[in-house]
Amino acid sequence: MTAESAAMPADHPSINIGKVGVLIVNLGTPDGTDYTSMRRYLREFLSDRRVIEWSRFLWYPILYGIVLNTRPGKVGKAYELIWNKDLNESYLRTYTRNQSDRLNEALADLPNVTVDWGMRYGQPSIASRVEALKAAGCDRILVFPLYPQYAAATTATVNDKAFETLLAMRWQPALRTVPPYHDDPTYIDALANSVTAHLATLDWEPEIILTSFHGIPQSYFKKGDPYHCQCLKTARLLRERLGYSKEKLMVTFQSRFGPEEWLQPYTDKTVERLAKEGVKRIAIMNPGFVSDCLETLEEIAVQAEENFHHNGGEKFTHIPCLNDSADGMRVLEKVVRRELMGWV
Ligand SMILES: C=CC1=C(C)c2cc3[nH]c(cc4nc(cc5[nH]c(cc1n2)c(C)c5CCC(=O)O)C(CCC(=O)O)=C4C)c(C)c3C=C
Ligand SMILES: [Fe+2]
Ligand SMILES: [Fe+2]
Repeated sequence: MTAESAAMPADHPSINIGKVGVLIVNLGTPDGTDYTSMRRYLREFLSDRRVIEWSRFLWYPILYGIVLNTRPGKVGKAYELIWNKDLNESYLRTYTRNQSDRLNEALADLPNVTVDWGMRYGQPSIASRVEALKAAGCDRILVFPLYPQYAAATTATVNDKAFETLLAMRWQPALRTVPPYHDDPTYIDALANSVTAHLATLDWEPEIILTSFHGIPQSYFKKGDPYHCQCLKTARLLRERLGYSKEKLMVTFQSRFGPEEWLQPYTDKTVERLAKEGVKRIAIMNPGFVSDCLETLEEIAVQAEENFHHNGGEKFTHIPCLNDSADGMRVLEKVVRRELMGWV
């Protein structure tokens, strides 16, 4: 009970204030690999105007007529390959929850601060977590979209959803959002350490390392999305930090969706080209993904490896994302402490 509530008349609405919430948010994940769970997840995801910017008039017939009939089965099978069977959930969910728990421990010196986690699509929803933090007495909430590089399709849609939740509240918490941290030295150091540590476990040296970022359509870039520039800057800083040449550490973009042209060079085409040109040993890392997920564990660690071997490559390795590693947690903690300044 707060000092204010102690002095309140009995019929006064209860007041619970004075805490600060940190809500880390990742993209989302289906509840299961079955058709119904996959369809529900993809329907929410692909109905988001920040993700598919086409007119609804054109997009909905395609979404409901084709995509939601064919894709749930196909993508469900891919999820099955990378499902965390111990916990019956995707690794993206496992890592995000672990990150939240570990961040809570790391911020134990700030007793007024509570860390929670949510997903933009699927569960736990952003709305449910913002409401829970508010109910727990958080009158200030820091929303942290877990994307080092800003894209409207990822960062902005998380922020939109958080602010949308406030629309229904009489007494709104103050909301802050975390800016991109694509050039933060702690992040670059963590990436560099992950490369060095991973390569030290191998008895071979890659000729080339690809930094593979999730793509976006070219048209989004032309409309002013800073994502492409931020990816290139992350890669440049990492290259400088490792002392590699442009030929040794390349940038590519993966996970194309739909018929439009996306950011290039494409990861799959590059892997194929390198193998055909006689490159025998490559490593791929995904600096834009805070946690391993379908796009890293299946598209890269399974499909890209197959593609490389099929075209004549010999040695392939996937460098894991920072996940809930000590270095990865140091990055999240550093960003959160900086953005909480003035509130704690
Ligand atoms: C036009 C469609 C898409 C855009 C734009 C897009 C941008 C984008 N996505 C991520 C991160 C992730 N995407 C993930 C899966 C995924 N992405 C799309 C489509 C677009 N993404 C789809 C349809 C899917 C689902 C899988 C599939 O059907 O192929 C994931 C993985 C989620 C998981 O549960 O593992 C992540 C993470 C970024 C960073 C980004 C733009 C910068
Ligand atoms: Fe995506
Ligand atoms: Fe640029």
